[in-house]
Amino acid sequence: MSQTPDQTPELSEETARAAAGAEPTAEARQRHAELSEAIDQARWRYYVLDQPTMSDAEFDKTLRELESLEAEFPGLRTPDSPTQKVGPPPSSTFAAVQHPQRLLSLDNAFSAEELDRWAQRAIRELGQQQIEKSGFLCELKIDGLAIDLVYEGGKLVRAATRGDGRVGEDVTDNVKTIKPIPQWLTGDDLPALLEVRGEVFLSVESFEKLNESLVADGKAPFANPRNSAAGSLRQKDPRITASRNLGFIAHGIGAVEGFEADRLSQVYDGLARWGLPVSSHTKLCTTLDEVWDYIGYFGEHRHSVEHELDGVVIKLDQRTVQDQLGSTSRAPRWAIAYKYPPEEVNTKLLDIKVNVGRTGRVTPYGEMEPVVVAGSTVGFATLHNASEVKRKGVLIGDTIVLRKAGDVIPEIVGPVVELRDGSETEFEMPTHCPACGTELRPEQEGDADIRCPNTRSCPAQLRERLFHLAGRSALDIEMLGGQAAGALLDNELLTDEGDLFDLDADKLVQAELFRTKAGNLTANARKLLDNLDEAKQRPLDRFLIALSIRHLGPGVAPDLADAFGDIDKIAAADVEALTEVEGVGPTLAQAIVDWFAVDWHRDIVTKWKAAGVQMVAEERELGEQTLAGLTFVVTGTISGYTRDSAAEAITSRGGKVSGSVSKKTAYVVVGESPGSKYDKAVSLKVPVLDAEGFEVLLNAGPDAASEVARIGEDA
Ligand SMILES: NC(=O)c1ccc[n+]([C@@H]2O[C@H](COP(=O)([O-])OP(=O)(O)OC[C@H]3O[C@@H](n4cnc5c(N)ncnc54)[C@H](O)[C@@H]3O)[C@@H](O)[C@H]2O)c1
Ligand SMILES: [Zn+2]
Repeated sequence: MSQTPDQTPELSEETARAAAGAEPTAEARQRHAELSEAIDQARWRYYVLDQPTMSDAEFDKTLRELESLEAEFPGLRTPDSPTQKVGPPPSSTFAAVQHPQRLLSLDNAFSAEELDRWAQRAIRELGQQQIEKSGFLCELKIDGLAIDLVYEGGKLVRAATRGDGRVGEDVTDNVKTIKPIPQWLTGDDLPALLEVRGEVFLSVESFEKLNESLVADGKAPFANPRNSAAGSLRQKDPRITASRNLGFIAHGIGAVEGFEADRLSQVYDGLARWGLPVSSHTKLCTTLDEVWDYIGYFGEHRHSVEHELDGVVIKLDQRTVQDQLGSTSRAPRWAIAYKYPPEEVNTKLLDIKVNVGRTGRVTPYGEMEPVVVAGSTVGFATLHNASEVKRKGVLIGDTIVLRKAGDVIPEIVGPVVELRDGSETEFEMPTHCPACGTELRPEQEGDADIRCPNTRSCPAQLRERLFHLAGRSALDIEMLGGQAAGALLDNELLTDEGDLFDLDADKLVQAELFRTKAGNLTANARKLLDNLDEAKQRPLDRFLIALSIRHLGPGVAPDLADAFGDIDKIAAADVEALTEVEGVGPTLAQAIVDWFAVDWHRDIVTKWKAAGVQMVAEERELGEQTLAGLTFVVTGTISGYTRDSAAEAITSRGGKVSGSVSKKTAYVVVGESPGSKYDKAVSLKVPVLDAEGFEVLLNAGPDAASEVARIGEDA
């Protein structure tokens, strides 16, 4: 039942060769001492103080270097080397307890080759068949701290941290406050003794809340959810632990009496039966290909899991196989942790600067020493606003923890307070706009954001608006990029975007960017003028987006354009009329009204019109099937249509034409002079359409059916 760790370290071929001779050089000894010292230090800070100063990636790299040094010079691999240890001895804050059975760490695989090497070694030792019969139990590697629970006769009698693997810290009182950990197991087949191993963790959400309140109380925030879980558990006062919303998942057992199971997966079934939380994400795989699928899947869905995870643990499921493979002094040979690329790294916060956005919002952002995180190089991260900077507690010059979770934008998590040397300085939000010098202020009292109120001519805002206006979803002006916008502003060719369509060759040639050496327009400048000409023809919805009206985006612009038809009607509409359009709420409606209430905004529209811009709604492209499911009776003639052309307009849109009116299906199109079918329709209360109604219907697009229903209500 038990796996006894032996003391034989795994020897690679290289190591074996090295073992044959090589005395460690003085240089190697020196490096070994440095690395060992660094690792011991890091482990102390990480496991005992819960305040690491190294990132996990750095730590792993350092440990790797030490391992390969020892592979080259096995004489350096003494029993007290950090490579042979699981962690530091327990701190004096808690009573020391001996674990019934040793707790081990896990070996890591950082690449496909390393994982494959692990599997091949097991296959070599026990044979393909036996490994396949065992299967690979794939689990998520929960990013928390290891805990050892001892149940006697179903009662929780002791809980301890991992410590150095043999002796841990007694945290029973604290663990008793963790809700998901049962103090009593339930069931009629409870083992006399059960040592449960598992992970205590904090969800990302709880972690963020906790850090927020720590900073608010003037305390140092935790670097990541793992450290915050450890810090929350390892409290002198269990009441603090109780307040931290810690989670728990079991992922193994140690000593046990009165329970037998052939497979680890069956052990988990037992634990679950007795009321211990086990992971719902565990999967038994037969082949390495399946293991890879599992790794790939959770690599992508890493952030939809209830806890943080830093990899996948692959375990051989059959317990006899586990016993046969045994363990090294540090880790079992029957399991391996495949690590995902780190999403958290440490870097230096060089400066905090501010950016002035399209709506004048002034946003601080961190400028950092560029680092690779989650596969891309990151040098900047937004800090949102001044109170966010305070909340995170970062100072300029700090070493900070930078996090980039998948596709999510990079985020500064917090400072590594221990690494401060006193030279760090506090960020001060500027009082005046860095772009135009205007005094900054919140738009409304109590807003967290402050803005540059010089909306019209602040070059930073104007530049952002030009960017936005030239974008694909707005006017799609390809040649109006950052450089061109800069040149237009620097040469004062625009007071605001109202002058955009008045740009011509004479104006552009004044800017160096648009001028050849011979003093002619460059090809790009000519293209810009062509772009502008084309842009004049864009439909109203695209212009609505281009105006930078707050809350007005591509989602609602087409509906607004359709409902009003041209820009003047929108400018004249009040909140009530605007909110009648689907998707337009009171906030957007008010923003539209406010926008048109500003003189220079209205001037933009006037100037654009004078330059030949139309700003009318696009003719709807009618889908083939818009009238599908509807039946029509055509009677008389409708102005602009003959019976035949009206029937054709209906059938070409998927509608049916019928000879008789019936209450259920017929929708009637009438001419100027009511006839018998018209009377019948009226008596049956079937919708009746006149020439105008017919047009509306044909142009109703996908909403034809509801349009008819609406007319039907009137009839
Ligand atoms: N930043 C630092 O200064 C620093 C210092 C020390 C350690 N560390 C980090 O801590 C980790 C090393 O610590 P470690 O020795 O605990 O090794 P580990 O975290 O790589 O793996 C072993 C641990 O994984 C945990 N685990 C989570 N899910 C599991 C599952 N499903 N099955 C089995 N075990 C599971 C167990 O608690 C086990 O003890 C590395 O990520 C390292 O970077 C960082
Ligand atoms: Zn400004």
